[in-house]
Amino acid sequence: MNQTATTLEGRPGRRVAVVLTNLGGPDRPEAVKPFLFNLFNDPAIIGLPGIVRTPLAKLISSRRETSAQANYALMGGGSPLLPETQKQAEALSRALADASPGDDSRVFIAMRYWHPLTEETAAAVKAFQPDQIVLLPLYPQFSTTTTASSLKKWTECYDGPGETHVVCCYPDAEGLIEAQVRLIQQTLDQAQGKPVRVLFSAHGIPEKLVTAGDPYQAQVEATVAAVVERMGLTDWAICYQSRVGPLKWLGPPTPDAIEQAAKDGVGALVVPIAFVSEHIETLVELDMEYGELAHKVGCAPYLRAPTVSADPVFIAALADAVARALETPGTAPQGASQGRPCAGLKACPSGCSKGSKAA
Ligand SMILES: C=CC1=C(C)c2cc3[nH]c(cc4nc(cc5[nH]c(cc1n2)c(C)c5CCC(=O)O)C(CCC(=O)O)=C4C)c(C)c3C=C
Ligand SMILES: [Fe+2]
Ligand SMILES: [Fe+2]
Repeated sequence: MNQTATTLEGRPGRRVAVVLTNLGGPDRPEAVKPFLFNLFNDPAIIGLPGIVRTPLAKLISSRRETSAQANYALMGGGSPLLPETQKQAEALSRALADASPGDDSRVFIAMRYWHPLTEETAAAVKAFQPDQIVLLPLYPQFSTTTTASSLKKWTECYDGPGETHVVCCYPDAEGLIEAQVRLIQQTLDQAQGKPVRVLFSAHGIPEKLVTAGDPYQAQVEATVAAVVERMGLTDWAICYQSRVGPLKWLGPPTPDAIEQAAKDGVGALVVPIAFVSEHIETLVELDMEYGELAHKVGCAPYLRAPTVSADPVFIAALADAVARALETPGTAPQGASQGRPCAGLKACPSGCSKGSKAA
């Protein structure tokens, strides 16, 4: 163990690597196609054997390149996901230093489909020589398509030292809910008393994954239930955005929910309930595409709550998840594949680990 200082509690300080996992996004127009290829070549996204999946991923990434580039051009040519994640990493780093000044904690970012890619981050973490590693997904709700995919990639890439702890998910973490409630309330105030339906919009996934045990939908519902209860909301609905491909996805689709609100004579306040930072799915899809749709169908006012981003209360919840994860036994170095995906959770919703085979 590479001991650092002694903590206030008198235990030896630890070298802690906290690895924030996220999806990643292209940083420039030329990066769009390879980013899309990496995404569609992931067996967690397209569950076909490599011999079929890889040529398919090449085809889909070529076909989607131009339209995706046009969407990224609306945000200046690239995704803001990395700068947003860096802000969260810096805020978390400060929160961890405040909470455990005797530890040498460092926050790393491992992206799944674009730089800094997991393999690059695994090398940086190995160079840090941690004695504790906490894998912390920036996805409050667990899905095989996101968290499990990132954890599997980490396990394949990391061959350094450190006892590994995994935070699988935090769908009803106190700080997440508190920050969401405050941001929704502030946005609601902009409606100036006009009737609005709160539409909780989550990124969709294919329905067959849920049938196979992916706990994502149940966890999205758990987050929404906690917010609804806290706010005492009466007019609200859950919907799913960003459908890709021919399979049946979770529904109803967010555009249908916006049209329904218009038919019912109410406006909409869209809450990106499964995203914790701003990126193409919030800034382009929710604000621009669905904003235009709302205008066309007469859904007014059309409002969108900001994501929790680096909100101090949310960051405190992440710091708390790290502390809890460190309190529970981890797995031996290079043994993340044996890790219990629910370690570090205050309350693991039932069924949470069902879909975590890869974690
Ligand atoms: C809760 C988070 C996410 C889930 C679940 C998820 C599943 C999922 N995504 C695709 C396909 C695409 N996703 C894209 C962008 C994207 N997806 C997420 C999050 C989740 N994805 C984020 C944060 C982003 C934004 C990254 C950015 O660059 O800003 C894209 C690329 C953009 C586009 O063309 O829409 C694709 C494609 C699938 C197929 C899937 C589940 C099977
Ligand atoms: Fe996605
Ligand atoms: Fe869990």
